[in-house]
Amino acid sequence: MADDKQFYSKPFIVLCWLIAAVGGLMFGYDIGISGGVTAMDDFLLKFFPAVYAKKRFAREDNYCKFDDQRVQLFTSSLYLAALVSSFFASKVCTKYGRKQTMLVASGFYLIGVALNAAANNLIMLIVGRILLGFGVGFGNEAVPVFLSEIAPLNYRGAVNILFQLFVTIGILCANLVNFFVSEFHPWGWRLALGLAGVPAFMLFLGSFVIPDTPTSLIERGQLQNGRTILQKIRRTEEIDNEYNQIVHASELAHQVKNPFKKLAQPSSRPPLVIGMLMQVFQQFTGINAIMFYAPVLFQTVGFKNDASLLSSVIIGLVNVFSTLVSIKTVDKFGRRALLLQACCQMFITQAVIGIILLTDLKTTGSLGHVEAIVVVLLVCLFVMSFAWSWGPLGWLIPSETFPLETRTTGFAFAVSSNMFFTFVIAQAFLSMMCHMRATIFFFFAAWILVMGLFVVFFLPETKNVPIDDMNERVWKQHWFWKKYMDCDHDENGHKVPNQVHP
Ligand SMILES: OC[C@H]1O[C@](O)(CO)[C@@H](O)[C@@H]1O
Repeated sequence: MADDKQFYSKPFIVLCWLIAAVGGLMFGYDIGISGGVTAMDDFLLKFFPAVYAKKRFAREDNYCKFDDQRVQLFTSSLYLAALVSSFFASKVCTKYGRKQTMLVASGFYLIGVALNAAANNLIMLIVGRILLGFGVGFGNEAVPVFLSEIAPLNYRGAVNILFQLFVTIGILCANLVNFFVSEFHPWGWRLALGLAGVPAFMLFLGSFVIPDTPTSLIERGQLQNGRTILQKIRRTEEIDNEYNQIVHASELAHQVKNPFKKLAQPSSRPPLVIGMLMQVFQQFTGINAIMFYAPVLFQTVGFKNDASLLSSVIIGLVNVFSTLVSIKTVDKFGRRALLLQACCQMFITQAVIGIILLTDLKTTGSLGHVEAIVVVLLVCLFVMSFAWSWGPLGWLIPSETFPLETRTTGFAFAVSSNMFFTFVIAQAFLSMMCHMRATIFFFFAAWILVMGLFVVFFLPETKNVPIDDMNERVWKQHWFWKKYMDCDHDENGHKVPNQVHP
């Protein structure tokens, strides 16, 4: 029996998961903070005086109060930056490892936060936000892959979902901060933006403490080191099976010189299409219309400033606790069951919110007390179902379906799809609400129907399937995806086995 001291202790292993998941906290905080900050008068007065004036005097049109492209640019510039940087991040992640990629992310975060908190003009504000976006691009690429690779096989799903759990905690912290600092005039918004420095610094320090994943070490030729870390994190010397699997996967990965080419081959289509669509659909649930603009949304339907911030804190709490449900259930009920149940709940809630706003706001111009409470309750029910389904599984499924040779590059496509559509919704939502009015909720409901059908017909169950067996056990058995397997070709059009693409 080996000396126990040579292994990492259990608390240290859990600490490593949590340190990595702080990347999610940063992302969530950035998501949650912008809606509250753009609802603060001091902030609007300093950077967007015209919008401030519109907000004060244009009471007659509830839907269009905050429709201003520049305010939306503040929120959405981060996502464009993240979109572009995730491809650079995938290269860094393969070449220098997951740990170094997280360190780079924390560096971007720290500089971005400093610029934002000290901003004296719009340029500083937007440049800071773009740097935060680079941080998100690097962090969101490295963290889910790190968690999936470092987690023991039997609770990989739960460990991976720590990322999304921390996203939701970040959003909640941001909502709480917004609620309290809105009283501090005129610099409350600086505090709100500056407090993002806390998780950024935690990630920075943590990046020195955690080991890299055995997969990444082995892939980068550090076989002995990879083996030792594997023994330490599994707390046993009997790791030969897993070690050999990783070495085999890494040999296959080395045969692939150009992961983009490999991704263009038919056999990569199932994970690529599914990985990207999971993220696209996640955004088309309308979740970020709620998350970014919850305070604005509640003001729009007639809540006072404090009440609307408080309602978003409640939504934040629902989001966190419902994500815990998915950690408990994802490996028991499976991915499909969670996604389909949520589609039903989300469809009904979006549609009913649309009906209430359509009928009530049209006749009275603002919501009655009871209707307003019902809307908040419906929003909570909507967020609840999102949080145990499309939220975490949007990250989990892409992280478990790509083979090692295309993992970081394929995952970058998934991350950037998320960022692109987060950007689109952030940029377009206020204008859409202004033009489509309450019908926007029917727009999202229609998408939810489409994604439900997609799950029924095209999403195979991946619960309890080892990553390296996806091709055999999932794709080759699926009525639709099987036709893409075993028909890869080289540059001369000759058929090649689907693993090898020099
Ligand atoms: O919890 C909600 C949040 O989760 C995400 O979907 C990321 O998975 C964000 O886009 C959203 O704001």
